[in-house]
Amino acid sequence: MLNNNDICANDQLIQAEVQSWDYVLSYVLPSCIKCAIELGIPDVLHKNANPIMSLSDLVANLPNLNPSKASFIPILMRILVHSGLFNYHQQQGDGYSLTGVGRLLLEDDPFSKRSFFLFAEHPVVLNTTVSVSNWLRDDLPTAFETAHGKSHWDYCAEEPEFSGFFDNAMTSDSRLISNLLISDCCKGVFEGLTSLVDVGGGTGTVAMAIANAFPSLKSIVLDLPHVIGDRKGTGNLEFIAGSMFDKIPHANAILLKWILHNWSDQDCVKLLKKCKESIPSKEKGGKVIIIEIVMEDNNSNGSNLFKHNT
Ligand SMILES: C[S@@+](CC[C@H](N)C(=O)[O-])C[C@H]1O[C@@H](n2cnc3c(N)ncnc32)[C@H](O)[C@@H]1O
Ligand SMILES: COc1ccc(-c2oc3cc(O)cc(O)c3c(=O)c2O)cc1
Repeated sequence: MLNNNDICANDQLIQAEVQSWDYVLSYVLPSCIKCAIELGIPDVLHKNANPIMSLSDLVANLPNLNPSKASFIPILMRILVHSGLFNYHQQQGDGYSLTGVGRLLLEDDPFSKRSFFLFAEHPVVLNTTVSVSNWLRDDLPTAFETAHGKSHWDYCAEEPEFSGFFDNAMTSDSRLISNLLISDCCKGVFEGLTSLVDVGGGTGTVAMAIANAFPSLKSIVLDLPHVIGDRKGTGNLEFIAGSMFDKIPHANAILLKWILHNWSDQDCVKLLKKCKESIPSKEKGGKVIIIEIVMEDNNSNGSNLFKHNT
């Protein structure tokens, strides 16, 4: 007969067993999201005349689904419904619709996260994440170098396909943040400035939004040559190819969005010193604007672990 201690131990074991299956199978959801995006499921649901689309209509409208695989779509949909990306409408005879978060997988949604999902599931990124234990055993500076033999930035310079995935992911977030930066809540940060360099500004989404919102402010994007490519500025927007560790153009202000977290503390100090050399003193209006992921202090409950700070 089981005593109370056995029952407690059993409960703990069952809980641990359930939790461990969650971990083992946690790779399934991102793969299913990638699969749904690549099959065009969110866009097909969105373009349907009726917000609820039947399973048969969905299957019939997927542009590149092999008909021999149609019977697997309900399984895929079941996982994605369970995860909150799609709604399931049983009364309407197996119908599906997009949820709020499902809309973020659409190609044309202004706040789309689609390219971030595709980047995060790119084989080059997956190979990096599975190399972390090797990286901890070798003497290379990043897991990316352990997996691919060169730095992320050198790899991007040589592999335009992967670089495109990376730049698109960054651009998708920049669209969201740009709207916020020029809104009433943040625009005061830029008022009175006559020039700004978006250091590591990627394809220029943020700098372009700032240039449009503040016509008397000159907005400069500094990024590596393979990112700048043959981009040409217009009016108060300029693109400059170069390394931020070599030279940062002079301006009133510098923007660093999602730059510092990519570098070691020593590199960040080097970069921040370069920034200081390129702007006037604080008293004369010089500023460095940092948009970055910050971690709560250890005393918090962790519910807000990652958040944007401007
Ligand atoms: C994480 S991304 C952020 C891009 C952009 N600021 C954003 O938030 O969307 C980092 C950017 O830094 C650029 N970068 C990396 N090394 C650089 C260097 N030495 N000089 C200038 N830009 C660099 C990358 O090409 C990339 O565009
Ligand atoms: C807000 O959360 C994030 C922002 C940016 C990044 C990120 O992720 C990667 C992933 C890679 O495999 C290579 C990279 O170089 C990067 C970044 O540079 C980067 O900023 C992650 C989370």
